[in-house]
Amino acid sequence: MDYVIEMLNITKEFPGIKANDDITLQLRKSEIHALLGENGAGKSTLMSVLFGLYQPDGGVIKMGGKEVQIRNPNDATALNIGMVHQHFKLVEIFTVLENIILGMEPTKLGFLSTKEARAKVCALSEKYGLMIDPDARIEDITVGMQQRVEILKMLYRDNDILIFDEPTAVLTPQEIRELMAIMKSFTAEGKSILFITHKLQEIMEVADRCTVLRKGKLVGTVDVKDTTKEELSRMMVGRPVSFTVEKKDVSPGDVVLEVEGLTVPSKQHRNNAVKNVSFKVRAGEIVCLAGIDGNGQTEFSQALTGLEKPSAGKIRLRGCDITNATVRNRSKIGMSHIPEDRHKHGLVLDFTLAENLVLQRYWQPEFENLGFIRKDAVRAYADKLIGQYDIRSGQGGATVVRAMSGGNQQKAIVAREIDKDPELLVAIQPTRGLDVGAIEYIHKQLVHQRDTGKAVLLVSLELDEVMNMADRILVMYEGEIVGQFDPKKTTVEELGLYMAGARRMPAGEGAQE
Ligand SMILES: Nc1ncnc2c1ncn2[C@@H]1O[C@H](COP(=O)(O)OP(=O)(O)OP(=O)(O)O)[C@@H](O)[C@H]1O
Repeated sequence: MDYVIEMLNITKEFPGIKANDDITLQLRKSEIHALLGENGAGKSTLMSVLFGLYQPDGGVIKMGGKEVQIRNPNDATALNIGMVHQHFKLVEIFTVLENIILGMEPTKLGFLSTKEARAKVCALSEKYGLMIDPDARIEDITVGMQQRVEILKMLYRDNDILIFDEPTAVLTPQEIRELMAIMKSFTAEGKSILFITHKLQEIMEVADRCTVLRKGKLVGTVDVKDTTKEELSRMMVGRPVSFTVEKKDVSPGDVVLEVEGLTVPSKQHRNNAVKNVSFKVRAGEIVCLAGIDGNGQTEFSQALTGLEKPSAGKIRLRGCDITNATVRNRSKIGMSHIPEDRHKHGLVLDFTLAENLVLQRYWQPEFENLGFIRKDAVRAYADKLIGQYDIRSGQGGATVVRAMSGGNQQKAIVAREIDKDPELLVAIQPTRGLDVGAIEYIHKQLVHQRDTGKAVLLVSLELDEVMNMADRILVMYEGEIVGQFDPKKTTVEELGLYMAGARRMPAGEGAQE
């Protein structure tokens, strides 16, 4: 069998952890090869070795049967290997075109000459239906579009081995469908794809083969047509995983969160991003805010959690007006927040894991003595959460969070916010980037919160998650609540109509408890 690239017996160690331990992965021409594994299993590390970001401690890489050295991403580019990273590498204040040509700017007589580059970018965009505007600034375009810029960067460099590191984690369902079609059109043209994902459904839909890693080791490579979701998750986690959430009937108690007429201005345009939104969340229920990305959920969540100022309306937590309260005061009164952007709002990346786990409580007597932090208490507390939530990293609580895998960073935030024992848990996309085993655990934790009388507001783009978790669903469209549903009495199709704005509840009929 001819392979376009072979990674043979690759080993890569970081302090305290063998991230890749004797892994062999062979990529066939024109295949989509999925790479699956728990959070921290070593997928990103392996792909970073292939792209020249890390040097392996052992093993070889072969192309067309011959050993090659990939010392840096330039070597990778010269071998026509391209990568779309989990966290994009774009310059926000540059335009799309400037980002694409960055590092290989075409010049004539020493002057930048973008005419041909522009023509090539536009032709590629057109050919693959990417629909990008070369003159738009990165900071002004959606995450989905930013990803397309990353894809165009690879195409512009004529890459034919394409690495996608969790490309669908940040996309809407519609964008995911489009990306799958784009990936298929690439392989139809002879390109080969390595595709990291946690979503087994995506693997079943587009991948030809799948390699599974567990704790840095190779479990095996299977033909997707001969396997099932259940088998893949068992290979990955080492035990069967349940995809449905068991919950008792809901019995809501007192109102915990009350939002009244909340209006939040938009940063992008002159309209308000959130318009006169009112609803309540009671103790013992999970309310899901569903909607297509970009319909005001982000702005709403930021106003609710104190990251943005609303221009009108009130927010009450257990009857206490917190509309203008600081983030710390909201936390003290009983709000926990799992934020949408884990790097910007969830973690201090250069602090250790233990420090991040006490970010909301280091001033409490348990962790503080005469103005000094009680490091032993912080360590003991961190060890407890690390064990309980299975947060994996090289050096336990002493690991700098920046060096942790994306999924384990997410687990750290979830652990911190849930363990605070809040009255209200605001969870924005809490399972983004998590493996199926971790998702199962987090879902159980959210249900447990609800069963112990906490109010949970879950903002999610994943309809399966919404249908599984919610006791009540609110649909947000263009900054308004346009529908309220009992998940047992609705369907994904009906929700879709409201999410797309094709239907809405009569004006004046706000979301009720
Ligand atoms: N630069 C680094 N320094 C130290 N440790 C690292 C570094 N990069 C990764 N690691 C460790 O190596 C292990 C594998 O991480 P990696 O990011 O490859 O996992 P992953 O399978 O991609 O996980 P996820 O699904 O969560 O993204 C993790 O335990 C991580 O903490």
